[in-house]
Amino acid sequence: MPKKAKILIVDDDPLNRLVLEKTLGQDHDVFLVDSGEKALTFTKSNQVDLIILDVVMPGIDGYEVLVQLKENPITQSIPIIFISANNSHTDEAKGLELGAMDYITKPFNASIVKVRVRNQLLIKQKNDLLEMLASIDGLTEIPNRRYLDENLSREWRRSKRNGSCLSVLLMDIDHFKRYNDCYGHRAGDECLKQVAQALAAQCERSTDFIARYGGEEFAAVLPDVNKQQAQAFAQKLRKAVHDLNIEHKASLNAEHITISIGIASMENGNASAEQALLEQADLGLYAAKDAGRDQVFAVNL
Ligand SMILES: Nc1nc2c(ncn2[C@@H]2O[C@H](COP(=O)(O)OP(=O)(O)OP(=O)(O)O)[C@@H](O)[C@H]2O)c(=O)[nH]1
Repeated sequence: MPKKAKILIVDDDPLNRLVLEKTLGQDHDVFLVDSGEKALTFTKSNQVDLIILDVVMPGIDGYEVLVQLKENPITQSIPIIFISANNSHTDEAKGLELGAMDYITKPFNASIVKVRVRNQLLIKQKNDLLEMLASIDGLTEIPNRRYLDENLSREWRRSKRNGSCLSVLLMDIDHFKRYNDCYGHRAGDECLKQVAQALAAQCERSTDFIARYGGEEFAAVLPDVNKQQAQAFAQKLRKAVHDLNIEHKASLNAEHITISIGIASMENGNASAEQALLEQADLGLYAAKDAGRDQVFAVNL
């Protein structure tokens, strides 16, 4: 059964809330709040797919709620439908200009509300799919560089704010040029795919991720992980690639595919920018290559 969409209804009038709940509750999971303040609090800790928002309410009005939701990267892409007794063209234009996806006037017709909600949910589904496709590397099917840049930046800011640890790993397949030269570019592609999948499969926490950094390089972002824990995780990644046991008879350091890994860990906010973490991890990677490859090297920040 497809998952039900989560819809938040924000209206200070209890009767309107009741009618909207009856109208939408059969097909969707409906949540009700009676003020703009409660809507902002609710969306901080709950993921919702669509918001139906009254305009005129005591406290902060619907327009202001919308502005605040659009300012927050976590809530900015939630579609919002205004529902209001203000039925002038000026009000409708203002709501749409602020970024609402639709504007319904009260008194409303239940069937029309249902259809308009369904339309917005379909658009949201398509947008989410496009967003997901734009973040996935076509060859290896793991997150791409774009995803890495966006999410590393967010995690760096979060760790800096909370004073928590953040570790970044950069890894590179050893003597991969020789692999391509020996087995051909198509076999090289297949090898990249297998290595990427094996690396990604080691991420057990939902906050960790591994992305293709470019060519035969990968990056891991590990929030709340210190240097020691990052070293243990890197050894696990190295072993996962060993265990694939992909023959590499042209390698100069082993008879199968291996990876080298550089680690940089931010502890107590001691990295000036997310870029610094990547640069330090890159230095670690060079050191691991220099030390003979198939190694892990952690750099002190
Ligand atoms: N098949 C395939 N090869 C790629 C892809 N992207 C990059 N490469 C190859 O990866 C190789 C990287 O070579 P180098 O940077 O010299 O590194 P290396 O041979 O792995 O040597 P070390 O890193 O020093 O161990 C090049 O031959 C690239 O053509 C890809 O998508 N598919």
